[in-house]
Amino acid sequence: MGNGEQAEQRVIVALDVPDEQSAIALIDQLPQVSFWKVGLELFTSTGPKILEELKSRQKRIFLDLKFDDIPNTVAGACRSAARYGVDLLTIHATAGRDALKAATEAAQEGAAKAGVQPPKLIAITLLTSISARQLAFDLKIPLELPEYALEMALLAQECGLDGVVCSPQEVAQLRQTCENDFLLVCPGVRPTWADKGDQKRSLTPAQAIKAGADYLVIGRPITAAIEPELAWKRISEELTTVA
Ligand SMILES: O=C(O)c1cc(=O)[nH]c(=O)n1[C@@H]1O[C@H](COP(=O)(O)O)[C@@H](O)[C@H]1O
Repeated sequence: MGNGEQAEQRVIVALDVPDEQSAIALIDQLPQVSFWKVGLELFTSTGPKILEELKSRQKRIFLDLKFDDIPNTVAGACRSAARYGVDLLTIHATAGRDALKAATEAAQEGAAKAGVQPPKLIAITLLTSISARQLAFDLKIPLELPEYALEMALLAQECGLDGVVCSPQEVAQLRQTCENDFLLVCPGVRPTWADKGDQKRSLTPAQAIKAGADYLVIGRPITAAIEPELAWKRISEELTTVA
């Protein structure tokens, strides 16, 4: 996955909208988008129905439910989610070694039982909305932020996960250290013309791809734009400079 694809196909658009109707309106408004992310807001609202809508349009799906619980519970959640036949699925690295291993096995089992391809299971290293200051003062983590993100990525790799979600600011370091086929998925991506909002560790789409990201996750710069098609076009054009 990732590097062999055209730059535009490496953008996953976050469908962070409240209901099925708004989601379908956006999917149909942006037919060039081949990869969509369904996250907590939309999945809580619609349940798996939205996944069927995306599949009927031959879209790839990142089901981002960020599981974080005890091993037995995350394993059950991954087993259930894998049955939907999605492409990517998330868990927090902070769930810990036992939970990450159990989740990996359960995702394989769930997919095999349903007769679908298993999802690539990827771990959140550190949310892109957390700054170095918050990591130290609020979360009381005594490591430098890049070192913490790397430790979480190495833990995920050791536990057999397919990759991680990381900020574009850490992706170059992770690309150097992790195995070549380890997926690096970067949210917190902001073109120069977009608001940062709650994202703390961003880079532009071109910078993130150059730094080694396999996929970019972009939401509001496209979905909250007055003209989402234009925002998508500008991002695609920016990415042709690094293709
Ligand atoms: O797992 C994610 O996708 C994720 C992890 C993370 O660390 N930061 C992060 O922003 N995300 C998601 O990526 C998307 C970013 O959206 P925008 O900030 O609107 O571009 C949202 O759907 C977030 O849930």
